[in-house]
Amino acid sequence: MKATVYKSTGSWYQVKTEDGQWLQARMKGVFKIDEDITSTNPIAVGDIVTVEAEDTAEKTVMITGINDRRNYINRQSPRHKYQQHIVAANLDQSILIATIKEPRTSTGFIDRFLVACEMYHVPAIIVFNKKDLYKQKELDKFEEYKSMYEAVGYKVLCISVNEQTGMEEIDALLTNKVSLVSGHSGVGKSSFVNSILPGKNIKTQDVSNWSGKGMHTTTFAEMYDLPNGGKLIDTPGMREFALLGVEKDELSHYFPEMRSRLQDCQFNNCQHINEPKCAIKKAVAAQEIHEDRYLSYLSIYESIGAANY
Ligand SMILES: Nc1nc2c(ncn2[C@@H]2O[C@H](COP(=O)(O)OP(=O)(O)OP(=O)(O)O)[C@@H](O)[C@H]2O)c(=O)[nH]1
Ligand SMILES: [Zn+2]
Repeated sequence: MKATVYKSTGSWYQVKTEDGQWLQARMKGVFKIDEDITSTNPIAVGDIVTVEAEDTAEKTVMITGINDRRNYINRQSPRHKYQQHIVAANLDQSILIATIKEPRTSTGFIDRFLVACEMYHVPAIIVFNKKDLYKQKELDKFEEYKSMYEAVGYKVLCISVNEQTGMEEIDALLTNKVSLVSGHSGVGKSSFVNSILPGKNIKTQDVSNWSGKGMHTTTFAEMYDLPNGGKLIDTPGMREFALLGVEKDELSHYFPEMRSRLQDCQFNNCQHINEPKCAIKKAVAAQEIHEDRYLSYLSIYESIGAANY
């Protein structure tokens, strides 16, 4: 029987079968999901698994297999520096909640998020919240960000969770899609998720008893069914995606506006920093590539391989 993982506490999984049954699942043995990564969690929210009945009265099942993932998002394990933690799998899109005021999200933060989405092959949407606080200056800033990111190919929206403006467009975007929501502290991510899932009532089971002693369930991502047929994955405590494994010389591939120009650089191993006849630097000078995006490129480039990376 196939089932989708809605919640993982590390030892127990909440799954929903194809015919709509909620079950508690355990894992049998150890799966090796990917040869090239060490993962703290072999199964993540969004995974499609095969389950076999274990205890019918208790509605518990064993996970005996896992489908190949379309994509997945990682973060560095909070406990082990060199291990990764799969946050969620099989996503249609990833939504970043950002703000221009109280607090202001830096373009550096947004660009790191976008690079991660490119790496993971997940389409990205940037949603600026707290529109009710924006005066002309902030509205102008929003327009500037919107044109900068739309030119690169990302969707950009402006909403106010407090005043419920712009929410119809969000609803339309979420319909029949699996969407991951993230954002740094204070942007209103919890308010956003709660407004879409009032009281999170849609969740059908309380799994707080399942978790092992001392396990903080709130650090695990959780998926919710939306009334419109979509699924929302909330990522409590996750601020930033890991850019694990990215090499300096491949970074420009994760900036779409650079990717499309790479073949025009004189050197095919051009890093777009000091090299002569660099198509990227030329495009920045001609304002065809936004300078902020190039500065983010340089900043991420520098951070790769650095001690605190
Ligand atoms: N003015 C205004 N304030 C908002 C809006 N949405 C959320 N806030 C406020 O912003 C603050 C942070 O909201 P949260 O939903 O807790 O933000 P969060 O991103 O989940 O933050 P953490 O819980 O720290 O991760 C709260 O005081 C909210 O009331 C909005 O649309 N407009
Ligand atoms: Zn170049």
